[in-house]
Amino acid sequence: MDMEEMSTPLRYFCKKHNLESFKDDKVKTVTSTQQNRIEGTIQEVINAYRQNNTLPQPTLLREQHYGYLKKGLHNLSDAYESLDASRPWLCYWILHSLELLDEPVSTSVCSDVCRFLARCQSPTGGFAGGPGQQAHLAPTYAAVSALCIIGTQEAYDVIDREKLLDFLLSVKQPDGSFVMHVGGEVDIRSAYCAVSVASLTNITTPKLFERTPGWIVSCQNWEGGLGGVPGMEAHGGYTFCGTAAMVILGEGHMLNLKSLLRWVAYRQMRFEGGFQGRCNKLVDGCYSFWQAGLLPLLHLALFREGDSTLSTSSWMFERQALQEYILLCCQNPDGGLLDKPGKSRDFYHTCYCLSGLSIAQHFKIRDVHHKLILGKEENRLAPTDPVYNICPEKVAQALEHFNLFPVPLQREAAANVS
Ligand SMILES: CC(C)=CCC/C(C)=C/CC/C(C)=C/COP(=O)(O)OP(=O)(O)O
Ligand SMILES: [Zn+2]
Repeated sequence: MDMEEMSTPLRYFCKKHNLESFKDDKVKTVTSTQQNRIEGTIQEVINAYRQNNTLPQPTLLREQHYGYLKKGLHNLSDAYESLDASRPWLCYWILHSLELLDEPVSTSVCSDVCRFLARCQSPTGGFAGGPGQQAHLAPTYAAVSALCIIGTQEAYDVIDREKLLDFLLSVKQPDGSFVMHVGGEVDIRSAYCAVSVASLTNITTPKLFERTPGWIVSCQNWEGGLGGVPGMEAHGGYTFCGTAAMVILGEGHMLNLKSLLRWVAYRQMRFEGGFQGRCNKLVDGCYSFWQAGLLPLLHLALFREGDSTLSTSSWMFERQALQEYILLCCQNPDGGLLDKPGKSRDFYHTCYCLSGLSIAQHFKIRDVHHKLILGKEENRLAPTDPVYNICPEKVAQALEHFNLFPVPLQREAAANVS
């Protein structure tokens, strides 16, 4: 491996494993033998960096990511008629990636996104994956988050908060859990989506989250992490959702925080530096947020509990090793980020690799900011709020805005909630 190859590790992977360029976004089928070899190469590249300190520091390909995201945002506005069921998610993934990169979005594009999301709002409250579809908690979370990132009066005005509360009450279950949509399945993602949007828009009522903390606690299993429903295998995505919801509800202490900490600490891969989603599975860039993002949440929960023994001066994960994995192994040289070498770029992985990189760079505890930027200062991203995964100023602005206008509580009395 020479200096040229080291400066663009992904090109080196392609060459070594005879994979075509990552330029096109075609999904590649990688055999398990090839995958094993790729795993070996990840270790080879990272070890070369760790052992040879004359090599250039890894660089965040800012301009390339910006180009990829900008194209995505414009394609989105050209294709608003599409029936794709994840369009509010695309808005959120792209807008959040851009705010992390500190890239402004024009007023006209912001307005286009607001008008499009307004069309995804259901007449019965909440947002659907596309215009005319059924309201669902996941696109509701994505749409509300995207609108809070935009943060204009036009964006806030899109959200019909009274109807949103009706929708949340309609998916609430007697045991405290939530179904994803009317007639749909229960899982812990729905609890997080509901808690996140209700708290951001200030529509939380005493009954809305009654028994929810107890139900979330029942998803924590013997491993220490949380599963999608009680009794299921612990997984980073679900563990993030449950823990973030508990922190928002002020009930983080109800979880077994020490076993949770132990579980997540062991999910950081010893050689790759990135995280796996669950025991015995492969590293994946998106867990840079779902798993590493748990550490700031644990700090928040422990701090509230007054436990100063665990809440010391470190994030309790290897912040530098995670940055090495993201910058060396997850960047497409033509922009966008990915799961691992051998996979294609996409907006989901771009958003969560960048969010994880931001978490690894910024460590704020009790107003003290410990910054650790691998490589040049230009690699620095904006900090993200670990609970909402939106930049903190936008969270503060939304809370301030919606706190000025409380939604009447009598709507809850009218709804049939047990
Ligand atoms: C807010 C919100 C809706 C959050 C979503 C959270 C999230 C990422 C959940 C993941 C669910 C899951 C079991 C993935 C496993 O996929 P896999 O088997 O392909 O991956 P693995 O091998 O890495 O486990
Ligand atoms: Zn992933």
